[in-house]
Amino acid sequence: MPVRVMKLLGVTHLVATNAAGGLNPKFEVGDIMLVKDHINLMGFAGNNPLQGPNDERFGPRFPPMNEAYDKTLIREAKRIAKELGLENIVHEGCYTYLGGPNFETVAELKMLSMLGADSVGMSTVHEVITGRHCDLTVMAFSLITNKCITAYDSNDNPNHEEVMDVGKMRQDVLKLFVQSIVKYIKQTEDSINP
Ligand SMILES: O=P(O)(O)O[C@@H]1C[C@H](O)[C@@H](CO)O1
Ligand SMILES: Nc1nc2[nH]cnc2c(=O)[nH]1
Repeated sequence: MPVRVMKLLGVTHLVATNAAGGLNPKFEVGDIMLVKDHINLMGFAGNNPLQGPNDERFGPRFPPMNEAYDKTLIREAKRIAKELGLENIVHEGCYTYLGGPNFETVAELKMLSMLGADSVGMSTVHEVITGRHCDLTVMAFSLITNKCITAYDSNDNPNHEEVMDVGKMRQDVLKLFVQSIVKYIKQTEDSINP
């Protein structure tokens, strides 16, 4: 619903962010993952934000989702990351989510890894689907706040405090990153519609 309100207010771009567990073993805590695709696991279970009668004022009944994440914005976000000296912590990958609020079991994470997910969270996909349905240009990124635990002999536990702490630790960098992306979008829009 907020996404559609944004659309009605004239918003053209959606930059979605989330805190997520890093499933890709190359990701470190504090890294940023630009989302290039998602797996709508909740959609597999029949939970989709576009369920119910379609409101044609917003978009078509059967919208494509193969190009949900704007390639130009991903490319520019990488360029910006380089300019800001963040290239070593910025990656690209596939996001998936479960409904939460519990963190995942080891078996669930092993399955998600086999499916091709690089980060796991509890949000974003519904907003992205709703945004693409009403033709917003979308980008998203995950802040990797913890490493997903895929071994039974690990003594670590994911916890919300760690998620919040890593978010705070990275807040200045993330603010700068988002500001730079928004600045790029504004400049591009201004050059199209002076
Ligand atoms: O950014 P989101 O809201 O997806 O963050 C995830 C989901 C929970 O709010 C939190 C759990 O620690 O991380
Ligand atoms: N589902 C899920 N959400 C998260 N948010 C931050 N870390 C995680 C995680 O490991 N799993």
